[in-house]
Amino acid sequence: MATSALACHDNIIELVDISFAYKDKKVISDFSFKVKERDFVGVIGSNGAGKTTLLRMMVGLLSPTEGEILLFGQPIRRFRDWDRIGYVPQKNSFNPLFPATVREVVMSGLYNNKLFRRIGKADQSKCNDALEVMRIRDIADKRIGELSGGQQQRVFLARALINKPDLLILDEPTVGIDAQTQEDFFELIFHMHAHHHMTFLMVSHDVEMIEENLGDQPLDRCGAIKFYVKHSHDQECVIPDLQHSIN
Ligand SMILES: Nc1ncnc2c1ncn2[C@@H]1O[C@H](COP(=O)(O)OP(=O)(O)OP(=O)(O)O)[C@@H](O)[C@H]1O
Repeated sequence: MATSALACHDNIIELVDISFAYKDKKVISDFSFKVKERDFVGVIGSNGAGKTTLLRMMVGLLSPTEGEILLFGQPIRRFRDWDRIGYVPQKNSFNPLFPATVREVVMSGLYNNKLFRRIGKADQSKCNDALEVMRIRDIADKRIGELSGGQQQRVFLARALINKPDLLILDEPTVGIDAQTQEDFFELIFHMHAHHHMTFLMVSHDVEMIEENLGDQPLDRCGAIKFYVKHSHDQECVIPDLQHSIN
């Protein structure tokens, strides 16, 4: 588990002089930023500031009009190791007729990009762990399409967490989720950041929560978007499961 200080300063995301425009509408102008291993980056900004656009570029769904993006040191167009990155977009919703159950959707996080994978006992246990953390174990056998928006969002978060990706990118992850589950979720991810070598980038409108956890001064700005960053070196906790942090 020991990670050298040097290794934990490896760049996970590098934005190099990037700009982005939707047709004539320029949204991001000549912006450079680095996310290092074991950073927690909180992204705050008013509606329409360009936060989602930035995230979509970071996961390869949009290409910058100018500049370059590197993931884990590789130019994004050559990057193939998508299992290392979890991304929960802002608004997910399933077609009500989609036939998979909650458990199946969460489990599918384990075989991203793989057509077939044998499901073993360890996988079941990881799944139960993720379901428990997001408080959806009692609805594990329901069809995803028949759940409320808030319940579906918890399923997406459980799906992203099951794999314990090196980098988790979250776009307003707790919209529509009740206060208790929100609190547990933030406690969980800040714990994972402090003790489990994970790197986070999270868009939120909850300035108070961001400042309380990441400090009250942004490290950088891109137009109206502010970036709050906290780095973690703590290596004490080696318990591998997800649940212990909220108990
Ligand atoms: N597909 C699109 N085509 C044209 N303009 C777009 C498109 N998507 C977003 N925009 C515009 O780009 C700007 C940035 O949008 P973006 O969704 O990135 O903002 P945001 O900071 O995530 O906002 P919010 O807090 O409301 O989610 C907005 O003015 C938006 O209207």
